[in-house]
Amino acid sequence: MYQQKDFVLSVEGLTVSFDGFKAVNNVSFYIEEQEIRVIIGPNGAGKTTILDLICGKTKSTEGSIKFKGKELTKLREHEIVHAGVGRKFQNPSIYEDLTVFENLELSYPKGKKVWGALTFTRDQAVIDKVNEIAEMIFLKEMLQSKASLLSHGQKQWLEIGMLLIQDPELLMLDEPVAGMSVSERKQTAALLQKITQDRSVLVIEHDMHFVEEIADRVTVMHQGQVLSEGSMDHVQSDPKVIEVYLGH
Ligand SMILES: Nc1ncnc2c1ncn2[C@@H]1O[C@H](COP(=O)(O)OP(=O)(O)OP(=O)(O)O)[C@@H](O)[C@H]1O
Repeated sequence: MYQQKDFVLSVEGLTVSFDGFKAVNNVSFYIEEQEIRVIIGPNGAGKTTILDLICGKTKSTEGSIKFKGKELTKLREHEIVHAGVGRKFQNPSIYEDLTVFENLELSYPKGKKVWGALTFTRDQAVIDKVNEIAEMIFLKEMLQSKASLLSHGQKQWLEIGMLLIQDPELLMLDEPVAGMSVSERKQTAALLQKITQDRSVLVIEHDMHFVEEIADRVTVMHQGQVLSEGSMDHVQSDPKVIEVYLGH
């Protein structure tokens, strides 16, 4: 049986109604440490709404979202970020006129800065962290370049880096490889494998090759509900999933 303490995220009976329409309807799923979970499903299945509910952008009608045992449904967005949940939206929200270094530096968590006589130590800690993250997101050589000069894929990585520098334990990404080249997709898969060495990732994705490459487990949504869940092989051979994807 599932034991709550084993899970980074436990979503149970989650429901949200918009004027009586249940966009998410009694959804439960559980994410483990170091897991890459991918949510797939047709348009309008409720995938984005689930991420909105977890990050507090949308308030649930019913159900529970526990992150490391802490109930999130009553918290505000910034409190959820502070608890350790980072979310990347589809469109990058980087500062185009600033350099890669400055974008990462700006995202360094303010609460962790040490003021006063320790300014030098603080600055060095920030610089070290920015370098470490830049290396991870393949932008070490671009640190002094304006973000506007980056490719679409590099901008996506920079935004992932801006989340990573805040050290979230759960990172949520909405279609991270949309618009990326084949080689950028490969690098993104490697990046996700690397970052889940000490955190969990929840991804919404339509690109099935990418899903196959990265997913530990897949949750298939349909009309606000979980249709199927398990390994990619399991859900791909599930007759319910085949029916929904291949039509009638
Ligand atoms: N704030 C809202 N008010 C009313 N309806 C909403 C709201 N947010 C989402 N919906 C509806 O809920 C349903 C689920 O939307 P959602 O964006 O979660 O689907 P999705 O699976 O992410 O789809 P896509 O793959 O197209 O992004 C849709 O019918 C959408 O119109």
